Amino acid sequence: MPHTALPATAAFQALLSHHAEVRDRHMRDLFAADPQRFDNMTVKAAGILLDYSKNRVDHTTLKLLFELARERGVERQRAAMFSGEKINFTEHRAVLHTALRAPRGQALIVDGQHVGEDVHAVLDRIHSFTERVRESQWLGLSGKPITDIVNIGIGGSHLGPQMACTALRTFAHPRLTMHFVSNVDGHDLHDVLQRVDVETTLFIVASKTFTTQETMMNAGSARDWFLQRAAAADLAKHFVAVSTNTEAVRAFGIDTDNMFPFWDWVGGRYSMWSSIGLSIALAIGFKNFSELLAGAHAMDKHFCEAPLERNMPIIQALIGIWNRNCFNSESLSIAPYHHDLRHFPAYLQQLEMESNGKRITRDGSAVGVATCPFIWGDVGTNGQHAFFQLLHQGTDITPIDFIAVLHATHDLPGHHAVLLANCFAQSEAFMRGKQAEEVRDDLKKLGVDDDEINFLLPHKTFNGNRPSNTLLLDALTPATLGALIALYEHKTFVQGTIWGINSFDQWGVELGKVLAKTIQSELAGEAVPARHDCSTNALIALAKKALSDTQD
Ligand SMILES: O=P(O)(O)OC[C@H]1O[C@H](O)[C@H](O)[C@@H](O)[C@@H]1O
Repeated sequence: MPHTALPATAAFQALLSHHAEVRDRHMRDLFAADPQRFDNMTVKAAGILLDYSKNRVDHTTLKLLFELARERGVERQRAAMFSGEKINFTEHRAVLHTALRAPRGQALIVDGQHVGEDVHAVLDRIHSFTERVRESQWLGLSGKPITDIVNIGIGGSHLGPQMACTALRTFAHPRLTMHFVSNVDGHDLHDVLQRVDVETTLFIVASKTFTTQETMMNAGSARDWFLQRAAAADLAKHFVAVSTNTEAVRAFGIDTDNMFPFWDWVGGRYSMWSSIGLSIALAIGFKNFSELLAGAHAMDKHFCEAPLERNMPIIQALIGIWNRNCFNSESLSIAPYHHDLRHFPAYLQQLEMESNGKRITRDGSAVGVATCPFIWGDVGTNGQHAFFQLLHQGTDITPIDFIAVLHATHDLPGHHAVLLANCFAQSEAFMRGKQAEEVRDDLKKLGVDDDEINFLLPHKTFNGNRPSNTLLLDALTPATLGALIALYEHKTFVQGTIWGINSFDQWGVELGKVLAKTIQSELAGEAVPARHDCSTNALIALAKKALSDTQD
């Protein structure tokens, strides 16, 4: 069936016409006109409240956005994803990360395999292994309990585990220190190896393919480091693998009894719910890991069952489409006001940008509109003192997702109220701005003379009308974190569906990998090859010299 590009649809055209009419309205006026705007533009699900009232939308905008979702077949695609249809159409794969967090007993057969049974069989293995490590029954080479866990993986085999272990550190086992090595830059692994003891360290080699250059190099160096200090027979006590590639795990020298499998219908950036989450289950315990899965499942249920008009991932996705495709916002800033969520923006970068950084639709034609915005950000309040100036008064309008947590887990007096005050003040300031008259009044009260006031006025005026969402969690727990991540997964899926792209492949990552292999062999060889452009040739020559000087 030929695919209709977004610009050719009636719903998108209607949205553009509406945008032309309302684009200059100020949110201050929208708030003034509707005292119930907060009640009308909030939705709650799975322990999360989304306040989307500080966006440049009204009821007509929302109505048109919901029509767009319907016309683009979001409900049909959602059913296709959950039922295991091969919606990853370039790789001919099902997309079933939601099955990883479904309760036991779910009947779902894909390619003759009973997916639910497979998932729970692996979860049972993760359960017993993590208990043994945590209860000091799994011992290292000299009979001591494990104290340090090193997760070696990159991309989806790194970002989710690291983000979740950091976010849930207050639930972590006190004896276990988690380390994450991802970069092929030897400084990363070297730093960790200096801090761990061979007798009490467990390495998890996490790679869906078990061929990723960075991970295999780091895993090989970690194994060499281990074998310089211990016997080969001890390797099985200290190295486990998480992968879909049994042969490669065996070839690496890891006992396949110590391998935790998953399946090709789990995309790398959607894999923290699978055995890629082994490090999370080790850190926080299987019960908490199960709550993380249950929180994600609660969001899945909401996504499947709530009407579009009350459906949090769909609303969040549509607001994003409005900002991206009507207001041309090129980026989305993520501002978690919780220090333990500091890796969340990086996690979302892979989730959204690798999923929706695409320009070709299902039938091979150009998408015709802008797709995924750049995702970036940092924790509040730190970002306020770094890049918020640009967000307030720069020439681009960047929507922001504020993420705040009502209850803190520390008992330092005062801090949490100040943190939340800053979060709410920022979204208020982005919405309201500060008008020239308010600036003038303030300066007058300070006794500033009229000439100086007129000089300062344009600099101190904020137009405001800058959109943001606020996501409020009651507390940062395994369940709410699970729901938050699933929310963004589904938001990403809905946007991909509206754009008509495949959110589940990542061909764009390949070219750099292939070229790196060529240059790697040139760096190792004798002559400097002259077949690149002059810049690349010269850089290779400089690196070759430096590398040979280091070896001398
Ligand atoms: O888990 P692995 O097979 O080692 O893959 C790690 C990463 O590799 C590539 O960069 C892919 O684009 C990512 O989606 C993936 O998460």
